[in-house]
Amino acid sequence: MHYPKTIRIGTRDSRLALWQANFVAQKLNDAGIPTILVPVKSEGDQNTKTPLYQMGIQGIFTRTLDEALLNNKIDLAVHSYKDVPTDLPAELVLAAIPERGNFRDILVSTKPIDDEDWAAHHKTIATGSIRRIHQWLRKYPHHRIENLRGNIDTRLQKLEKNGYDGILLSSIALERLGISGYYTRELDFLPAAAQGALAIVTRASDTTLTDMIFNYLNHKETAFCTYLEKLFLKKLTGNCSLPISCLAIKSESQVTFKGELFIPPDFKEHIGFEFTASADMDAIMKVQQKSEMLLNEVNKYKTLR
Ligand SMILES: NCc1[nH]cc(CCC(=O)O)c1CC(=O)O
Repeated sequence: MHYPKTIRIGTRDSRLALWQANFVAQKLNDAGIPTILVPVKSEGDQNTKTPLYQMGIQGIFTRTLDEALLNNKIDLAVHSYKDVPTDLPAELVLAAIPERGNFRDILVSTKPIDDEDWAAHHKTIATGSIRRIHQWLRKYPHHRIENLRGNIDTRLQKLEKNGYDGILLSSIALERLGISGYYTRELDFLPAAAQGALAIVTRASDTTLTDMIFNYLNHKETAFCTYLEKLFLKKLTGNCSLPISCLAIKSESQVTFKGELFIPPDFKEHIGFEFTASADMDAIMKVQQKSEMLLNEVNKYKTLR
């Protein structure tokens, strides 16, 4: 396949976003396709105080890049798939979902982590994610949670400066940035939909590029698993202001799916489901049916209170 010009890759300007954009650029360059990076600032990078789940708008990290695509300033955008809203503008498409990396959450501390100490004593943990807050409090109800925003480097600086006992991050972010020198513990939390995966967005009209990106970068299993996860999220409101977690894993013969949410308004109780399916279509139908049942359950709770 041939594309007539150098591909302009749009990215946010955080170190993690640049790593991800460079990863995609490298794959294309290796295939003999020339690229240039175009970094932009997103709204999500400009307001770094308000907890994300209170900002109330979707696509805070992706909208500036959507506009750059629509205005023909860039040819493709590289995002953390987790940050991409379940519905894209009609003129844009998900061209490829590359192979997923580590999807786990991780506890990061400046001090050695002693499980017994953490279980028995008061600790202060910082995170900006409502999903991580409630999963953490389920495990450690006596801990105190502080709000944490900013890119990964900023968050690590705040860990040291504010003297938190720990902060909660995405494992893959530390891995990609090669950050070491902290005490860490990988958590068995159910992750956010599409955590650890990238999404490459192009203009739907740019069919040559869209096909080329799909051929070079799409990973079939990741694309399917994250499709199920985003479908689950969409069925349950489609936004990240609720503590919703899920994970799909595909082997040669089957898909397993786990989904869960904490029930508003106090998020003390949680409900969810888990299933295994041997056919893709079956897995899609099960996510649809079971999410609808879950939504009915949540609404019952609402009317009881
Ligand atoms: N919401 C911020 C965000 N979006 C994507 C990542 C990291 C990459 C990923 O989890 O896929 C992060 C940081 C974090 O969750 O700590």
